[in-house]
Amino acid sequence: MLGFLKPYRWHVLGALFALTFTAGVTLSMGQGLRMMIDQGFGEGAGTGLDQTIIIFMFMVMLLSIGTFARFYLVSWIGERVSADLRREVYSKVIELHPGFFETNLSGEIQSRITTDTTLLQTVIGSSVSMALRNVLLFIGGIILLLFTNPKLTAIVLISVPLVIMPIIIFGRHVRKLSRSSQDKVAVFGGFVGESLKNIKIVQAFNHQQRDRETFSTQVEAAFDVALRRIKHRAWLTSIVIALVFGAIAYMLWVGGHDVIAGRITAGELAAFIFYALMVAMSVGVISEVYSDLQRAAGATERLLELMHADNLIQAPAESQPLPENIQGELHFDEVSFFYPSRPETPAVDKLTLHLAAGSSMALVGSSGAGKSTLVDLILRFYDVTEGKILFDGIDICQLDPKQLREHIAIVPQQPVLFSNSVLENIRYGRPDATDEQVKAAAEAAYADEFIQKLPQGYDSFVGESGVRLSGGQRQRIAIARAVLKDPKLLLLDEATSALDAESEYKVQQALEHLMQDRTSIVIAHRLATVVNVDTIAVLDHGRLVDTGNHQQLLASSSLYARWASLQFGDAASDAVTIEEAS
Ligand SMILES: Nc1ncnc2c1ncn2[C@@H]1O[C@H](COP(=O)(O)OP(=O)(O)OP(=O)(O)O)[C@@H](O)[C@H]1O
Repeated sequence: MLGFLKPYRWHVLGALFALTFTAGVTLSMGQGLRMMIDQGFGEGAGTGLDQTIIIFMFMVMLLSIGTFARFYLVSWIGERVSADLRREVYSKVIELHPGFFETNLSGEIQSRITTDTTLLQTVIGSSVSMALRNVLLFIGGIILLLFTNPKLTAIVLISVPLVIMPIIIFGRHVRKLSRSSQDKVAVFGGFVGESLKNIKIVQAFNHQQRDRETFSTQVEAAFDVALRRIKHRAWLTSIVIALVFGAIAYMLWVGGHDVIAGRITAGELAAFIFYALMVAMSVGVISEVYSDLQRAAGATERLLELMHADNLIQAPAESQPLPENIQGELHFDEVSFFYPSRPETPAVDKLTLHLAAGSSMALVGSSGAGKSTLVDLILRFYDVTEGKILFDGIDICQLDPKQLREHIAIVPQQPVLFSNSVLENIRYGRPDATDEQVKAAAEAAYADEFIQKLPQGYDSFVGESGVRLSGGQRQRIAIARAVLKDPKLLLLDEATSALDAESEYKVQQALEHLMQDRTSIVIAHRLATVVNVDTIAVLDHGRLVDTGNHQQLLASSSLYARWASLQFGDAASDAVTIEEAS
């Protein structure tokens, strides 16, 4: 984590100075105490006491100023570093290949970014400074003890290793348990996220009780691990306290006899006890903080794991620039693809397809045929296992994915809206677009009319994932977003959910408008689409079975004919009749 402190080296130096300064003042207070007892009380006159109290008050003032600086600087560093860390982890995670999130739950990652960084914040912002301060007090205390009374110091020095040993032994366990406890918290964090996001399904299936039970098991598992950690820590603290105060009692006994025998003054014994207590307390604090530091080490490991996760989709070292004037031609050359979790079955199998610039193609095929996979491959969410996908003649693996995606827009089956206004949701397609451009896009997507009727028009808030809009409205916003992006290549996954006739008509019109003059691939679920595109590609088990237009395929492909009649029912044969008649 030191790398994160580097930019703030002046703050760190300032904090270290304040820390050393306050530790020094605290240590010198023991001498003040000795003066006060031996001179202030010993002489019997008030002047000695007055002077020592004035000096004492001056030291208290220095201590309070130093403490202000120390607390401020150290907390500042803690907050700053955790903010930087959060930013860094998020910006790393958001670039990771989508496959990563199939094995790592998003809720779990969320928890790492929030709870683990908060833990680090408290550790950097207080525990580290407490540890450093107490290490200084410990070392300074021992030195001053030696000065005050070497014989008694021997007792302290013998007890120190006795105290440090359990700290190290228990600390190791605490670290392991802490990591496991944070892991468990992350697991139920992920579960809460998933069930709240899908609250309607949870309630519709009356799943609350079951979810409650699952959640309860996860929470209890986290509690069990936390309990084991607490037990270790409780043992640690009580052993340390017993050892420390045992040693002090022994010292008081030996020192008390020395005072009675007149070998040392009462002030010396008081100063000695003051330092001994300081040493003891510093060991106590270090032992507490040590397990905090161990917990932080666990959190750091988890965060570093995220930061070092391999991004499987990367720009090549020397990515090829796309030409200025992109046409939008797409070619699949013997493409095969296996999902990493299913290495035996190809999701796409030796597929060769060509889409001329500006043409449109519908992908049809039964469920699981590989249509969505093909769309993901074009967007480079996954890299092909074999073969090549060429965009304007360039292998997309040779391109920076950002550059490639700049020319592609996608309208997914379930439109994705973010909790923001309608305006900003459309502007997602091109963040630098003006309000007028956004409105023009909404008009082209036949969305302007309904948006105007919303309570705050374009500024209306759509709710989380757009819950305040209907399915058809969400789709038109997603289309407007793609219109605004004005891509060379359009990827469309038509919605399967039935819209009412009017919405369906409007969405269809918006789509046709959007597809004009650009290369488009549509995962088709509607007859109107397959009839309107230039080519239809029939897929089955990841293979290309046939291509052609609607009538050609009805005649040539039994699979297509069966699929069309299942999908469109009578409408398909009607369409054929209409077209045959014409
Ligand atoms: N992330 C994944 N990991 C492993 N296998 C996957 C993954 N996504 C899809 N598959 C598998 O790949 C095959 C193709 O899936 P794909 O989603 O591309 O089909 P599809 O034609 O789009 O189907 P649908 O019309 O039902 O959406 C299926 O057998 C599916 O189970």
